[in-house]
Amino acid sequence: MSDSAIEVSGLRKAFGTRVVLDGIDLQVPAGTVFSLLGPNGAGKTTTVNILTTLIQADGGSVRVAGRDVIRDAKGVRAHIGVTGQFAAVDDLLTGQENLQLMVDLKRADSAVIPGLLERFDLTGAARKPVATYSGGMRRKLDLAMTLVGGPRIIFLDEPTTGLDPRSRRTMWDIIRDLVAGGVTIFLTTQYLEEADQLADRIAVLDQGRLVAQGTPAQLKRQIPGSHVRLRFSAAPEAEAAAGLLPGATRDEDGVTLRVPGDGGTASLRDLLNRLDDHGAHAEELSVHTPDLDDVFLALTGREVSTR
Ligand SMILES: Nc1ncnc2c1ncn2[C@@H]1O[C@H](COP(=O)(O)OP(=O)(O)OP(=O)(O)O)[C@@H](O)[C@H]1O
Repeated sequence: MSDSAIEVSGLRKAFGTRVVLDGIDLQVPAGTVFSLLGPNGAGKTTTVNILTTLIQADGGSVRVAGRDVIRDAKGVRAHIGVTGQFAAVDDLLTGQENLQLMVDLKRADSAVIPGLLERFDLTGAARKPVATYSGGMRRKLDLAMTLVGGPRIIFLDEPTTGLDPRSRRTMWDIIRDLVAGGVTIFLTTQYLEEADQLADRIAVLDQGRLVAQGTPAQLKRQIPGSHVRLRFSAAPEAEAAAGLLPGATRDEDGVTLRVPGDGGTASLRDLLNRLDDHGAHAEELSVHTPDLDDVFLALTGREVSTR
């Protein structure tokens, strides 16, 4: 496999007259987590469906695991795992039987089952019907089933939607473990915190186009709201420093300055040099960046959905 686990260029898809993807380019390096964010209906699931060979694009090229999704759909399928928004487990079967079904389907070795049950903390519930499982247990079983056959690229479409915070954190730990083992994760989520926690890179999809791409930190720096806070020992020092720093405003306490900036190292160095040049010394410095909710709102003009 090349260094890119997923390479997409000029991807287009319309349903009738509705253009859902209008020229998408993205690259996911192997062994990283890529998160696709977007408002409801932005086209996230459509993208996942194309990348996982479930539906065909109208234009553009998509390579997954070094293979073209149209010319070698079978080859792509052999290298990927997919966990959808709705757990694909069979309620009437036990956890163990569900896993066995997947082992048979993928012609894998049943010997992997105990290890998977153990890893997902499902050993105790293995012989109980899935109908008795909690939402978190079902998701874990679903992901365990996805891992049968050892896929190197895993698509997780909103894997923690509807889970309680504890189960969500368990899922995050499992995802981090997978990545530590070299697996590539393509994640769609409606939880910005989830993308912030897990993703190496994030892309924001809106009205068929990617409106931003970058690391979580880069995205946060792109929008207004980033600032540096400087605390001085006394009000006169703060006032003197405010005169040196364009746009600086003083907090009510009189000793803290808020200086707008992009939060990057270059502007920070510039700020510190200015203070140094005038012999001004701050007692404390902190960099504040907006969170991903702010980014999402600024880029798409919409609040994050909370279905
Ligand atoms: N098979 C289809 N036929 C017609 N329209 C479709 C079809 N599948 C999706 N769409 C439309 O394409 C748009 C994108 O849908 P998609 O499910 O990809 O969005 P999404 O970003 O995954 O949204 P959500 O967060 O709600 O799952 C929506 O307007 C949807 O109604």
